[in-house]
This record gives sequence, structure tokens and C-alpha cells, in this order.
Amino acid sequence: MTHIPAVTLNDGFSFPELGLGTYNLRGAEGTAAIQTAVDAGYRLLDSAVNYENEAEVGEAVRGSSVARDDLLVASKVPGRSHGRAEAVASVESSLRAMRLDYLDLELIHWPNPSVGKYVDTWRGLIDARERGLVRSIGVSNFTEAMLSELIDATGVVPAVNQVELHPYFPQAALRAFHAEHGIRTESWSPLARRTELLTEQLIQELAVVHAVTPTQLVLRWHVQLDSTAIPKSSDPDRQRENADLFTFSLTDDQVAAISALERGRLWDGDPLTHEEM
Ligand SMILES: NC(=O)C1=CN([C@@H]2O[C@H](COP(=O)(O)OP(=O)(O)OC[C@H]3O[C@@H](n4cnc5c(N)ncnc54)[C@H](OP(=O)(O)O)[C@@H]3O)[C@@H](O)[C@H]2O)C=CC1
Ligand SMILES: O=C(O)C(=O)[C@@H](O)[C@H](O)C(=O)CO
Repeated sequence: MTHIPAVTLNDGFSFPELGLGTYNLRGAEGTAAIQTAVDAGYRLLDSAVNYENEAEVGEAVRGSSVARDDLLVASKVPGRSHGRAEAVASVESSLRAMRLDYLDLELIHWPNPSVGKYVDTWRGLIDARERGLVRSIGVSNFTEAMLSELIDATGVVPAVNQVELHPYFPQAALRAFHAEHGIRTESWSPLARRTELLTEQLIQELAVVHAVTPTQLVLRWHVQLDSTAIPKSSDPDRQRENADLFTFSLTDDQVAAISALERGRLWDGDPLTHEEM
């Protein structure tokens, strides 16, 4: 089992430097895959109302040999639940679905700017935290301007912003904003969903230099960007591979060279225009 190091969020809670993405992990197979990941050392499980797998995540947690307090369960408020009261109700619904007493992290899944309720929704997550339903609160797919709006309106800084982040889309400006404001970056689609990224010549060459796999090289890049990657894998061997990142390190030049692969988003997931209900 790999020990995955942790950092401290701006609210004082510990947060792993790597987590498990659970998008498309459903049914008995999904529960089993989540449990093998926990057995491999993963402690952070990233779910969402819209993944339709909260029951599986909850079952994996309750059936795990690892104590609940040592696991971090995250979910996300869907766009259809934007609003102060609606956000609290969404958290309560997730707790019922998971059969858990609290969530470790709750995120606003997409800002949906045309709806105009993400500040109210943020107030709802603040309420949920004050009621003890959730330990840390954050957002996903928020821009610098949206983050500033939340902070100015409520005085509460999100603990986490989960965003598309991989060598094709390194988000340097957003990560600098996060660092300035004490917001933990979390990388979704950190492997670029296994596109040609892993076959890039630079990735292949650096993997040989460090005697690791291309996937491990990419995930180590996330670690050294101070971002918590949440790679999804259904396969136990690949889950173990993805977690084995903490016995080597990249030089600053190698990190910069990987970041220079930048070419843009995987698809049209621009938070200013892409909205999900
Ligand atoms: N907040 C948001 O808006 C979003 C959040 N997310 C979150 O981010 C998580 C991860 O992103 P996701 O889009 O799933 O994509 P990833 O970048 O994590 O890639 C997942 C794919 O890579 C494959 N893979 C994993 N490990 C390896 C490996 N070692 N070697 C080769 N292939 C590998 C997986 O296949 P296999 O399973 O067969 O191993 C899967 O097909 C999601 O599960 C979700 O939790 C994702 C998108 C948006
Ligand atoms: O996986 C997530 O959290 C999502 O928001 C997805 O819906 C994501 O937008 C996607 O996979 C779209 O193709």
C-alpha cells in the first residue's frame, strides 16, 4: 500500500496530494474498484450527485477496513440544485444516498453563470458547514473572477477549486491565483482522459529517465504543481501505479517542459459557456 502525503487546507483540514476520481465507477464493480483503491492507499474519493454513484461510494466506505475518519469523501452540488436552501438540501440528499453522517468536501460542480445563483449556492455550502454536514467546502470549474466574487460577497475563501488540469491545459494563471488566496488546486481529467498525452515523446523520454511509467510521470507533475490530481481507474494495477508517485521528483526544468505541452482544453469545458444541470 502507498502512503499518500497530505497538505493542510485553508480551513485546517488535512487533504491528500492524490485522490481517486470515480466518474463512471458504478454498480458492484464500481464499489469493488473504489475499495481496491482504498486498499492501495487512496484516502480521497471524488464523487458527485451527477455521477449517480454516491450509493456505491458510501457502500465502499462503510465496507472498508479503513476507518471512516481516515477517508475523505467528496461530492458536488449539481446545477439543478443551485440556490442557498437547494444546496443544503443537495448535501443532505448526498448524505442519505451515501448513508454517511458527514461529507469531507462539498463542491459547487459548475458555476452556471447564466443562472446567476452561484453566490447563493456558496452561502448554502457555508450553512451546511456550520450545521456540521460537511467539513470542507469548495468549488469546481470556477474562474478567478468568480472566486473573487464569492470571497467579496461572503468573506469565505473556498478550500478547493477542482478544475480541468493536465499538461495540455496547465492553468498557470489560475494556479497562481489559488496560491495567492490559499485555495488548493484539484486536477480533474489529470491524465487528459488517456488521450495521446501518454505517448508524447517528451513524456516517454522523461519516464525512461526516471524509470517510471508515463502515467506516473504526468501525475508527479501534478504533485509538483501543488495540485491534488484525482485520476480515475477501474483497474487495481493501474490504481497502484497511479499512487506510486512519492519516491522520485522532477527538476524544475522538467516540470516546465511538461507544462510547455500546453495546447488547450480537452473539449469545450469553458466555465463561462459550459453549464451542467
Ligand atoms: N469537476 C468536474 O467538472 C470534473 C471532474 N472530474 C473528476 O476527475 C476524475 C478523473 O478524470 P477523468 O475524466 O475520469 O479522466 P482521467 O484523466 O483520470 O483518465 C481516466 C482514464 O485514464 C485511464 N487510466 C487511468 N490510469 C491509467 C494508467 N495508469 N495507464 C493507462 N490508462 C490509465 C482510465 O482507464 P481505466 O479505468 O481502465 O484504468 C480512464 O479511461 C473523474 O473521475 C471525476 O472524478 C472529471 C471531469 C470533470
Ligand atoms: O465528470 C464530471 O464531473 C463532469 O462534470 C462531466 O460531466 C464532464 O463535464 C464531462 O465528462 C463532460 O464530457
